[in-house]
Amino acid sequence: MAKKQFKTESKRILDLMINSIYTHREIFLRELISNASDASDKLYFTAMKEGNTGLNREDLPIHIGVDKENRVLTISDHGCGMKREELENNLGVIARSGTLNFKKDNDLGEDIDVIGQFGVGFYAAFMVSKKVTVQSRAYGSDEAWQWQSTGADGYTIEPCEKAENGTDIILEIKDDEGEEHYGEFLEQYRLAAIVKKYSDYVRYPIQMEMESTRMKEGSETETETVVETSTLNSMVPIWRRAKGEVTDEDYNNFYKEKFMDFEDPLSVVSHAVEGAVTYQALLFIPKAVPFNYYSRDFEKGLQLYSNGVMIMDKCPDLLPDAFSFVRGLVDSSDLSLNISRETLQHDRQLRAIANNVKKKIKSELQKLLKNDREKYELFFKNFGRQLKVGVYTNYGAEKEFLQDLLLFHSLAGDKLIALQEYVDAMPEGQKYIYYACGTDINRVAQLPQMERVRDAGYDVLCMTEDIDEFAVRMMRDFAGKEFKSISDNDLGLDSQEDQEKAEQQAAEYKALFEDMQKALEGKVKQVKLSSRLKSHPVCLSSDGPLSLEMEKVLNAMPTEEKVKADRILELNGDHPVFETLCKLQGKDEEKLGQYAQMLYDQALLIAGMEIEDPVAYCNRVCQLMADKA
Ligand SMILES: Nc1ncnc2c1ncn2[C@@H]1O[C@H](COP(=O)(O)OP(=O)(O)OP(=O)(O)O)[C@@H](O)[C@H]1O
Repeated sequence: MAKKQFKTESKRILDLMINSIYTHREIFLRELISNASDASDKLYFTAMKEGNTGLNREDLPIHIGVDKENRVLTISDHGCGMKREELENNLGVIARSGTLNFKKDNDLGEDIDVIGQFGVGFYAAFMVSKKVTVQSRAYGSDEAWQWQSTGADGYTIEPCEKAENGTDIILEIKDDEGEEHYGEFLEQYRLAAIVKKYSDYVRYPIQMEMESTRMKEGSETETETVVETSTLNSMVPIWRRAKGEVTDEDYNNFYKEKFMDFEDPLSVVSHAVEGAVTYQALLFIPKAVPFNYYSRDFEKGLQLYSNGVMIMDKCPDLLPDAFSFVRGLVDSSDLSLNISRETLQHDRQLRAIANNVKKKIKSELQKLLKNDREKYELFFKNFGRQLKVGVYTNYGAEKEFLQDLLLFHSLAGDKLIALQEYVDAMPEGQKYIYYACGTDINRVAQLPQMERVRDAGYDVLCMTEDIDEFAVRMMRDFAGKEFKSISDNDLGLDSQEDQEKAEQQAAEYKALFEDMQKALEGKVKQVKLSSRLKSHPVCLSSDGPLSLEMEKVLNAMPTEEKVKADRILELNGDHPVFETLCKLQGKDEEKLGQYAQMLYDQALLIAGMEIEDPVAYCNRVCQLMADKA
């Protein structure tokens, strides 16, 4: 029989199909099952139109047959089938979709959602097959036709025998060659897994004969191998079931199975939108941090379905980075899919969905914050860092959106509080939101700089994560109140009178400060009298945009260039040590220099920073002890 050539540019397209469009070979099965499902939908639709309402979807199973020995895989359906000219037109012309035409010609209604639209999916079969045979009998016809092709060199069409309407797609699987192991597509468990992955929600039962071993009846030792037809897909997606029908346990089980978590999720958000863009979303906030969450391997994203067929396992565009911990899926028939269905055209619909999803997650988190504080704190302990990173990145583009979700440790209340709660509790006259940074709460609480702010009756937010101060600086203010570090040069607590007094004292002790500064050349920018110390003799503060904490964080990064904050050594004028310094000034320059060094090192230690020369510091202390004894 004469071979017919594929029409038009089909040869080149076929070559492209086989070699370049898909990155995952396994999707050939998804494409063939989608076609079988479309064909079954068409039959179902036609039967209903003809008044045959007794037909059920269960009556139209899609069957996968495996003949391992002969390397043949068969996908059969009981759908509408194809007449001779349909075989010719639909399979002989690449990029012609009979399904799309069917959709255009018929008003399919809500219950029928066909998948095909490009007219290329079928050819994915050639990625894994040496030869493809299609035997089809159209619904209502009494003749059957066979289409056969080995790929780009064309196809044949001839009559064949087929008892019932529907289509068999018979694939002769390619031979294994070196690394290319096509035989995997003849393994029942592999095939079952592929069906589960991509076609779990196809609305017709997908069946296959599965072998299993069990105890022989009447025997306690002998086993037997049995072959049973099993349905591989669950058919009805949980997110399409009426909300009232699904229990919390159903959601929890679905989450654990689908996203491979041992624990129930912390929160479940299910929502459906109809309108300009129609979709369903089912989102989960995990209870525990995934083991690779804070590593480079972690990929964020939601699963994306189009009409029950999985298109992407992790669509990153559906989730902002700040919410990358969310697992779940979006199902929509409104998306512009790319031809391989592996990617999407970045379109308005997708952006609109992503935007809604983002708002939905935020409102769920706000609900938890308000109504279930314990749960929210657990969430924040695990993923709060990600929210802070979100505030900081992209030049703070998302800070307004995220800032009400942040929690910090309140020194006054000794618990986590939200920024709004801090602001609500501010006494009259407090201008700033005060914060202090350090490695742990206890250390922060004992910072000498703390005393004056606490005496004024103001609460201080203790920040112990490296990202904290960066996020705070990015926010700058909250509810109109500026953030202020307790180590900031100016705490904003001094009255006019205090300032005048400070200026007076600065003039009075000018010579002392100059001498000390000389001894600390290159280390501190300024030595001055402090207005924030009560019981401690010294502390360090910083001037300029870089704080000491930020210096620590930045210098801990593996970069060559190190940064240095402008340090100010502050002295407590009421402390006996200050008196000693005054006495030494002008009399024993050498000793004053030593003491200046010691005080600077002490201030560094209190700030949780390394001192340059610990041995020298120890020697100075020992010297002092020896002198005193
Ligand atoms: N099992 C089948 N039963 C009946 N018709 C089929 C079957 N498989 C394919 N067809 C017909 O062949 C056409 C081409 O199939 P193909 O998979 O290449 O494209 P499609 O499904 O229309 O679109 P897409 O590329 O988006 O999957 C289909 O539109 C359909 O008319």
